[in-house]
This record gives sequence, C-alpha cells and structure tokens, in this order.
Amino acid sequence: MTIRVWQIAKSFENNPVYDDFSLEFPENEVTAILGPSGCGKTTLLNILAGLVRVDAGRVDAGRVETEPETSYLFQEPRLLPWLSLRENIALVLADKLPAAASEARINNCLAATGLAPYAEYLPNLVSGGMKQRAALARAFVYPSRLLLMDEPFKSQDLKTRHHLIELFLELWRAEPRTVITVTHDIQEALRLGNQVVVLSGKPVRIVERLRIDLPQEERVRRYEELFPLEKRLLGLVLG
Ligand SMILES: Nc1ncnc2c1ncn2[C@@H]1O[C@H](COP(=O)(O)OP(=O)(O)OP(=O)(O)O)[C@@H](O)[C@H]1O
Repeated sequence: MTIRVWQIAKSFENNPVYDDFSLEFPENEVTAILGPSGCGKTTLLNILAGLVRVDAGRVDAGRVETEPETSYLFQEPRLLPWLSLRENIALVLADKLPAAASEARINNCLAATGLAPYAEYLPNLVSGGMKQRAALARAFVYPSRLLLMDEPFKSQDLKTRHHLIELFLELWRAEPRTVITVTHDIQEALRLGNQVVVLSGKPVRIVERLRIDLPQEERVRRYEELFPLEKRLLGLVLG
C-alpha cells in the first residue's frame, strides 16, 4: 500500500509548518527527505506515526484499524539499559507472534545483524555502532509495513555509518517495506533513496523530488554516476 499525506495542514500555535502539503511514499521503496533544520521533517514522521495530529488534510499511513504497523528508528538507539540486546529486540514482538515464531525471528535478526555473540550483553557493554545495530534489528524484527527513520546514522563515525547503511540495505532487501528516512547528509540520501525529496520554506514546500533508478547495491561501486545528482542537491540545500 502506498503511504501518502494529502493536503495536510499543521501549525504549532502561530507557527504554520504545513499548509496544503501533499506527498506520496511508494510502497516498499525508500524515500529520503532532506531539508533545513526546523522545516518540519520530524513533524512529518510524527504525523505518519500517528503521534501528531494534522489540523486538516488526509494521512494514509497504511494502518489497519488501530493496530500499529510502524517501526521508528531514531538517532539514539533508545535501548532499555537493564535489558540485554536480545530482550530489547524481543520486547517489540511481545504478544505479536506465537513464542516459537518470535524466537526464530529474533534469532534470524540477531544473526543478520552480527549480534548473535553479543545477544545476552547489556547495551552499555557494547559500542555505539553495535547499539544502533540492535536498534536496526529491533526495527526490522517487528513486522511493520512502514519504517520511519529520523537521522538514524548521524551520531556514528564515517566507517560505522557506512556499515550501518549496508546493513540497513541488506535487511530491507531481505524484507522490503516502505521506508521514510530523514537526513542532513546528501550522500546518505543518495545511497538509500529510491526517491529523494528536498523540503524548504515556511510553510514547507517540496523544492525537489528526484527518482534514482540505480539499484542501491550498485551505488557505492558506481557512485560517480550519482555526482550530477549530488551537485544538484548540494545547490538546493545550500540555496
Ligand atoms: N510539539 C511542538 N510544539 C511546538 N512547536 C513544535 C513542536 N514540534 C515541532 N515544532 C516546531 O515545528 C517546526 C518543525 O519542527 P521539526 O522538528 O519537524 O523540524 P525538523 O525539520 O525535523 O528539524 P531538525 O532538522 O532540526 O530536526 C519547528 O519550528 C519546531 O520548533
């Protein structure tokens, strides 16, 4: 199901963030959103997650009745410090699947993220990159149809970020879902996005919407083909 917002409006007191704003997020594709601080990117994710109500317009986030079908990945891993990595991941599946299916799914996810040897560790005993792997595992173990990511790799060093992006793409290819990711990093947007949307202004407008047809798994090897897009996005972001 395609996720979309249609003619939405949202103000905070006298601050009109959205007014008559529409955007579609194609099914099982990654949409990367770029835009200046404060333009409304997190607000859009929160609207789609059902955490913020719009003042007007329609939000079609693919939810079946009241059942949450959304995973949310943040810049900080947000793991519960008193639970092991396995328990943190298992938490989101509580009551969602029968115990045996849940166990199998968690073990697969731990293996896919390279966390199996550390599954019983508490979060504080592992590196920041491993914590974010666990957060990725938790986001993917939950059978959501929509995954929202708010600057998910921002606080990681360059190499860890590269590995986390590759890991994200592996998990997403194995179990595709519609992904919307917010970032300030043009290269990250170009590595991840099937579409890249640039937002700006108050109320916010779409200043660019690019489609990228080069498959994500080819993008490191053939990055030079993305240079013209990078240049274009840089021009738009720098104004
Ligand atoms: N709960 C709230 N109450 C009042 N104002 C809010 C609230 N949430 C967001 N805003 C305002 O809405 C605008 C958009 O905020 P938002 O966090 O969506 O921007 P952003 O593009 O995600 O910024 P950044 O890139 O810095 O994270 C800002 O002016 C912000 O101050």
